[in-house]
Amino acid sequence: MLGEIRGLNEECGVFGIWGHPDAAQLSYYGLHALQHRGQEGAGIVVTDGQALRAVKGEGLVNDVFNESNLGTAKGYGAIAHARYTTAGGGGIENVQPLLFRSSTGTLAIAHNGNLVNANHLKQHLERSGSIFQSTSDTEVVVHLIKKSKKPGFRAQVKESLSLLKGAFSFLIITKEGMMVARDRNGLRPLSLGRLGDAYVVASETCAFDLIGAEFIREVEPGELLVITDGGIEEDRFVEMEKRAMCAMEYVYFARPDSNIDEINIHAARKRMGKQLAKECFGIEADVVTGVPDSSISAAIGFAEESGIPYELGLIKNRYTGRTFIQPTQELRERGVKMKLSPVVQVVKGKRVVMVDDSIVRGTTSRRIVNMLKEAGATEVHVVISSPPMKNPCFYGIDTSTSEELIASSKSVEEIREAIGADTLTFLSADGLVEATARAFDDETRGLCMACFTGDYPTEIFPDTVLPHVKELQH
Ligand SMILES: O=P(O)(O)OC[C@H]1O[C@H](OP(=O)(O)OP(=O)(O)O)[C@H](O)[C@@H]1O
Ligand SMILES: NC(=O)CC[C@H](N)C(=O)O
Ligand code: SF4
Ligand SMILES: [Mg+2]
Repeated sequence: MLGEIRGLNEECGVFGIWGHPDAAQLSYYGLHALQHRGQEGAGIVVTDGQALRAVKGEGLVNDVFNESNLGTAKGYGAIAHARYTTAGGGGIENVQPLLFRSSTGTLAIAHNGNLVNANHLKQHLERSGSIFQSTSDTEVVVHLIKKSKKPGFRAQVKESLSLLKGAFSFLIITKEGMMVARDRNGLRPLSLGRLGDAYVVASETCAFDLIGAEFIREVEPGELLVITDGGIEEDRFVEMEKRAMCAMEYVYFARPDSNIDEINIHAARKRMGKQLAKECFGIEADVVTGVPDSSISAAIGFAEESGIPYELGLIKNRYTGRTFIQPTQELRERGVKMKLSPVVQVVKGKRVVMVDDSIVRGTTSRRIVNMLKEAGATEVHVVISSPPMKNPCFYGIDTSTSEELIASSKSVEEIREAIGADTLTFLSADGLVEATARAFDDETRGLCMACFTGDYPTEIFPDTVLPHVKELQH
């Protein structure tokens, strides 16, 4: 398996546009803005009203698209995807959008999230004759649509979506239009916008900013939007259930310039840092530093609240990118060194507060503490802008198995010892909820906090196996 040296892997980005003559080119820009959500594969499916054409491949957006393949992708409707695998492994057959041709019509689908009952549905579908082209969980939806006995395409899609459990932000495109759907808990982000007369949808609003589109609203949990040349129709396939927006989008995944439910990610992270400073009792230090890029916002907030000056104590090598090597623990450790370096003049002889957004296996924190101490820091106080991550995620994020999550078996004091920090403080769960400005008592604003609390917002099927665990089993 090819892999990246990363502690926490992201979870796909989707982009769609209907009603613009440069649909494929704008999708390409949209995917650039969403590149941080998935680096394993990228694709665009475009339609001119006559046919659907796909351009896709493994790797980064810039590796997959070029003047020649984008130049031939003409049309006024397109859906696009940047992938990080959560189900079914890598390989070109799983790169999205997935395109299906049949005598009754051609469609393509793009998915952010992970279906927890995909294996269950797949067994059922295979028993009744379905043959799957990919090993992706996403393909299940298309077979459900094809098998539906409901009259009309929209009714078939609605019935199929209502059978799914787990996380999904889906885009479906046909020659006639684009459908947009979000799971009943709204686990993954999805926004609707406008660019002139065209409608656009994207996992994150930063994609709208890049193409100059205007944000209209979030796609609601349980909602199905049908966008055609005639305009937009608002429908739903289920009622919204308890809202459970992924808390880790605010902590780590989303880009700081994106807004989710009109809450800016940078501002939320800053509040996490401020809250963390309030929860840290009696730390005396000379400088605060963040781990670029993801914890900079939280570190700024921490510095502001504590009055300890913010400094550039660590710099990131921007060119490390993907490393095509086995993601063994040993290589992950070396990877942290390739990615980050201490600024000796800043940390030498100083008591340093090091702010990071999360601890998964503990590799990053341990390496950075060591690096800062080698660079002459006299004390290193590690503060983390999320609670201890004790449980795996089944909704589209590779947060490892429970055994690999350091906080699942170790206490805070044991983790502190393992990473070699002088003190270690995690943000409290209540502090995180407060910082995101999403009140739990409001049913429409709740968060998923399952990786911290173990309280999963959906049923978890016994055969929901994390992808990398499956690969290890083979
Ligand atoms: O405890 P660990 O297993 O090391 O994982 C935790 C780290 O993983 C993430 O960073 P990552 O290195 O994935 O990428 P980033 O550069 O986007 O922060 C996160 O920001 C933490 O720094
Ligand atoms: N990370 C994601 O959202 C991935 C989407 C889909 N489950 C896949 O495996 O490709
Ligand atoms: S379990 Fe954690 S990472 Fe997964 S959706 Fe919930 S909050 Fe997000
Ligand atoms: Mg990091």
